[in-house]
Amino acid sequence: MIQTRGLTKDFVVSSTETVHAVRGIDLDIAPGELVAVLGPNGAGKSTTMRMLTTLVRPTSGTATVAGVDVVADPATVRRHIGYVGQGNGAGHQQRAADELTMQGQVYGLDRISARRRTGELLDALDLTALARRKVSDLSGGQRRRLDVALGLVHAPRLLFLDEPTTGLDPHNRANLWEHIARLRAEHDMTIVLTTHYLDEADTMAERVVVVDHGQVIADDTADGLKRTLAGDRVVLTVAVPGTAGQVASIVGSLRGARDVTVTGDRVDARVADAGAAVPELVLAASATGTPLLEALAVRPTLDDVFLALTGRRLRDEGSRVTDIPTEETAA
Ligand SMILES: Nc1ncnc2c1ncn2[C@@H]1O[C@H](COP(=O)(O)OP(=O)(O)OP(=O)(O)O)[C@@H](O)[C@H]1O
Repeated sequence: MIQTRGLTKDFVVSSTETVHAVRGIDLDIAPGELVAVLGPNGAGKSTTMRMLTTLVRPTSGTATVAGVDVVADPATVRRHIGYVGQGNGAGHQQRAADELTMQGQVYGLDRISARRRTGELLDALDLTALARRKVSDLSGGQRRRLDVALGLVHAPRLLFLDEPTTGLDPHNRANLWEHIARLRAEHDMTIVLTTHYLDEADTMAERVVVVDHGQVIADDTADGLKRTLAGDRVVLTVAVPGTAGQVASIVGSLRGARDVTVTGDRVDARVADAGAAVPELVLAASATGTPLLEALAVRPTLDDVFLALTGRRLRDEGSRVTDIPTEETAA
């Protein structure tokens, strides 16, 4: 559905400054996939999406979308895709239904078909009761749903969503996701989205493409990324002060354990399977007279994956990134 080779975009800002926003991205996305593009501010996510949606012309490299070259035939590409950008596309004084009908006509539907499509989309995105409302009177979540509806007017096979849920509260985020998931299941759409929300990429996307400094630095399922790049950890607190060194040796003898560190009464280590390691360590520590006060199995997050890849935390990069609680299980 999407194929890029060496896709590159340089923005010449001044005679002395060129921003290398996207540096040679190779990407293959199959029909029906739901792919999240994740990365810090300025990584090149939006620029990549804007090239794929024909809004920005690549400096070099190639991209085909739905089998069509984005540079050679942008008009045909646009007929196949829906694009929901970061900003709010809808006109403020228009009524929600009129905005959708107008958009349908822009895409070549006659008035009757455009009205029918408007009805379907209002229904699909739970906006029917708000059809006569002015766009400026809609709440943030309702406007974002209208944005998605606008992107779907011409029944595209491929939908691009640039930060669809940014700025929405958790309830509205969940609600928008429900709608997107249903639309996708019903119409077998391919969806590519950018997001700052690590938990969203983790739970919603089947595939996560991590972008940093204009390049793809990892591309796998969320679980695959965690397994290969971050891995489980155990965090143990000793019950008897001064016994952390002994506990560290017990942890060190566990098969697959590495990066064992001691900080005060705490021992932290990477292990193959934290869920299995915790009870084993609790028993071993107590059998050797160095019982544990607490033993935590810590599953990695996508933030840990990003840290492993770049040495930087993704969640520190911008205020829009949510604080993701680590999945921890106390023993
Ligand atoms: N029109 C432009 N002119 C000059 N520089 C640009 C332009 N558009 C983007 N850039 C620069 O290109 C780089 C990549 O920007 P881009 O918007 O693609 O990043 P992003 O990953 O989408 O970031 P964010 O998560 O903040 O939206 C940034 O350094 C940005 O400042």
